[in-house]
Amino acid sequence: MSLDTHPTRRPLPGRQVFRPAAARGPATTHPTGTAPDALGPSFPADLLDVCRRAAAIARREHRPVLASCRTVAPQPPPIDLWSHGRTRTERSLLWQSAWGGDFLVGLGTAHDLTARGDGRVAAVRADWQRLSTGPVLGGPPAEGTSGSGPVLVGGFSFAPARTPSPSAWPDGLMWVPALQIRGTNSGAGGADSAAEVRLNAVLHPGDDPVRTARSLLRLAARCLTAPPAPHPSADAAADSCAPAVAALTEEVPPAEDWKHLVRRAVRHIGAGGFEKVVLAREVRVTSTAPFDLPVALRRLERTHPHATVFAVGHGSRTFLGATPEYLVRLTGRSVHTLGLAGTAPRGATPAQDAALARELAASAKIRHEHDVVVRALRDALRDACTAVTEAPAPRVVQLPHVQHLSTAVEGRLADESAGILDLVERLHPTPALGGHPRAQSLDWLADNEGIDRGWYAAPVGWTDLAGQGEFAVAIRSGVVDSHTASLYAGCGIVTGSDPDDEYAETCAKLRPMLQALGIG
Ligand SMILES: C=C(O[C@H]1C=CC=C(C(=O)O)[C@@H]1O)C(=O)O
Repeated sequence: MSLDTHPTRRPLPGRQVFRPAAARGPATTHPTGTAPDALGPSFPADLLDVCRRAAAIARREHRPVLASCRTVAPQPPPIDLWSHGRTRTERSLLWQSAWGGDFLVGLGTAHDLTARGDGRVAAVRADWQRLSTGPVLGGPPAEGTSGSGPVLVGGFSFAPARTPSPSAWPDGLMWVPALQIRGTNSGAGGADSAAEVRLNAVLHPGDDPVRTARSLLRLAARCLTAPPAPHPSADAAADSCAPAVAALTEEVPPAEDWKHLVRRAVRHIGAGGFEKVVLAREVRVTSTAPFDLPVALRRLERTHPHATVFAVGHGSRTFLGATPEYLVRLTGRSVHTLGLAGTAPRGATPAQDAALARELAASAKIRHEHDVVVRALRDALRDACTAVTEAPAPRVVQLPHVQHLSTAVEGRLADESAGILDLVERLHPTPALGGHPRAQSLDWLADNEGIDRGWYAAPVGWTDLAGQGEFAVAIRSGVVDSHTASLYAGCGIVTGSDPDDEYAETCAKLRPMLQALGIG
């Protein structure tokens, strides 16, 4: 057994006052609109040129054309950037990747790709293939390839809605952010770090490129000009894990009912219905004050430095979390997936902690729960990849409240024309979130679980023009809407699962989000 943590994200910079413009001067009026100076003097003209070229192609070829203009500018920490921008746009994404410290902030939308039903990933993939063909790019060229052009961001629901409702999270929603900022959390301390800034648009036949460029510059001015200095208590609030709000919580289903469901799942396994199912529950929280999302995200970032911290703002609601699990990452042709399943609590002392880790690695029941996932990943990759390999034995990964068994499974994508969305379609949901066999366990969940998972336990991430990207499994997460929040956690049920233990495990998995929201 090896004891390990997740790959290390580079150290995070401290809190800083937002000063987006390199020149630190007031916004300047350009022929095409008002642009923050930080984007550089030639940016408005470059943007207009890109939009004009795209509009000409759209007219000539009678198709929508993706246009993207790039620059590099100093930017504040991603959570500050997202927090400021999200209140000025209908749609936003914050993505702080667990790998290498890269971040992505997407604000506003240039184009939505939506899809419903079982074929939702395939439908979005086909639309992205069409849209990302023949883009018009401008500004100084980027170094490297992964994510260096305009990206498509968003996610999918765990399962297609049985009865579509306007309040449900969409089955599939990915979009090209109108304003896209990518960079690395460099640990540069007080200084803003340079990030790639892109303004993206999709021009249709007949669109006026001047209007498009102007409205993009207005968006950049709204989102990149300095917000009021953060309240001095913001840092202290993020540092403290003390409960900050009074809140009422409701368990869905109630605790005893959920434990009863665990018993039923175990009986169903005994009767040969399936081998494993991952049963989730929801905790609804109503607070006396609106939840402070920037503080919640800073807490998650500090308490979970090795997780992917994400937030998707959609209208008045935000889906956020800090997930230790990724579904798939594609870099060049290298495919990385992760089997994360099997859980033990953390110990109160180092000795107890180590004993729990040893028990976790030695438990036949947990090993079975874990191996089902690794087997499914391996089988799914074998159909799409060459050189499929997996770690010889699971590692124990330690998080603040729980420890997990973790096995990386990797391969080389065989089909040159395939991209990460092909892999998302193949892999989701793994038995770490659904069950095994897939169809039987998902049917049982749809009939019995009794909650709408929305985007919990589902793929959330991004892809670029080359089809590379990252998709996390959105666990340790919840949806916040002003004073209310719905938080989710689940656990794998196999032969021998004990309802009280499983319930306690979900409580531990809910703690990061509860603490982030200041509930305890
Ligand atoms: C379904 C969740 O966790 C999954 C990931 C790691 C370990 C798990 C487990 O041991 O049951 C679950 O498969 C969740 O956190 O809501």
